[in-house]
Amino acid sequence: MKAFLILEDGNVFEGSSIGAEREVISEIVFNTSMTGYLEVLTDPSYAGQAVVMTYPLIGNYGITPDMESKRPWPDGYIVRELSRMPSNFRCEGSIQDFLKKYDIPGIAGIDTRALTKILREKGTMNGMITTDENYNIEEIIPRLQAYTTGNVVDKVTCDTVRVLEGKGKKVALLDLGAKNNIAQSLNKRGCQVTIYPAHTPAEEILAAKPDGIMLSNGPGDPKECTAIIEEIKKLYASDTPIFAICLGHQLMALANGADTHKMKYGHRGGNHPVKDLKTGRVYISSQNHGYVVDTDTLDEKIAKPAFVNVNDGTNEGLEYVGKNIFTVQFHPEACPGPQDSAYLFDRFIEMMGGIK
Ligand SMILES: NC(=O)CC[C@H](N)C(=O)O
Repeated sequence: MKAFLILEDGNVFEGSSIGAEREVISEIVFNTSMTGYLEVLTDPSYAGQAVVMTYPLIGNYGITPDMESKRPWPDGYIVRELSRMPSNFRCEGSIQDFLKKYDIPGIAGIDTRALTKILREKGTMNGMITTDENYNIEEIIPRLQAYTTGNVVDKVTCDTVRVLEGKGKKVALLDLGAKNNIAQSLNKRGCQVTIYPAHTPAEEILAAKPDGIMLSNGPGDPKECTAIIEEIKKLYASDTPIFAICLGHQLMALANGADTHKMKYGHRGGNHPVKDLKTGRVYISSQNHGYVVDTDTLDEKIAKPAFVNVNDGTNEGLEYVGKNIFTVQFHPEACPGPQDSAYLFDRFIEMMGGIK
């Protein structure tokens, strides 16, 4: 069946329908990772977005246990070519059936390189995926222009507290849409990880006397998380060691009076160079974000830039002055992606007082 991707600027791509056959409006973003399509699909940070994969062949090994959460989250999925015969000893099914099962529409067979060029030149924009051949572009464009993502953290966070047992340091992980590998990276290092729903009051987390607190990645505009930012202010004030990734990093900055803004087309891929400002060393990182902290709006007495993006000079991490708090915009848990910055989990454990 034919499908169409209609962009806010009037560009239309024709391809074939994959997944659910319903219409969807979403923010269209591109990811340049060459591997790990399943980890991308199941990363909760993509809730509220439709993802274009720039790598042209997707789904070759089908659905395997490499899931970053319990389900796929994007509103839509856009690929050049989807494998019709996935093959792998761990393969449990096809992307096609996976998208259908979770009612996610998609489109295959379009020129994803041309689409990505448009998004890079004009910036991230909204789009519609539809199978309706009689679409009315005049009627659709105002709807695309009016569309906003809204609060998506509530959609992806867990409902109940969950514990991963471990004999080492006790870490409280605030699940803003956490990828599994964050808890796993801590648990692998011996930590006992207690995962809390996003709206857990700070008092409840602190009452359990964790050795450290971890704020996870998550979807949407960080400024939508007003109530969570209020709780993070209390976590900051508690003097408990804190490590935060991506959305968590943005929320900690907002809690300390900084501002964030939306980037033109974001950073989504497995090869973004970030520079450690202390050592000058560059690490290749996995990234998935559309917003960034404005370091100019952050008081130097509160936090100092610790990492910077080598490509565009945007902030990639902060070190909080006089506190055991550091936060990064990229993904040290890197799933998919390079493992260069996994050492940051060891640094967090050191900050909590070493491994018991
Ligand atoms: N992966 C994330 O945590 C992304 C954070 C935020 N939603 C952004 O797009 O910037």
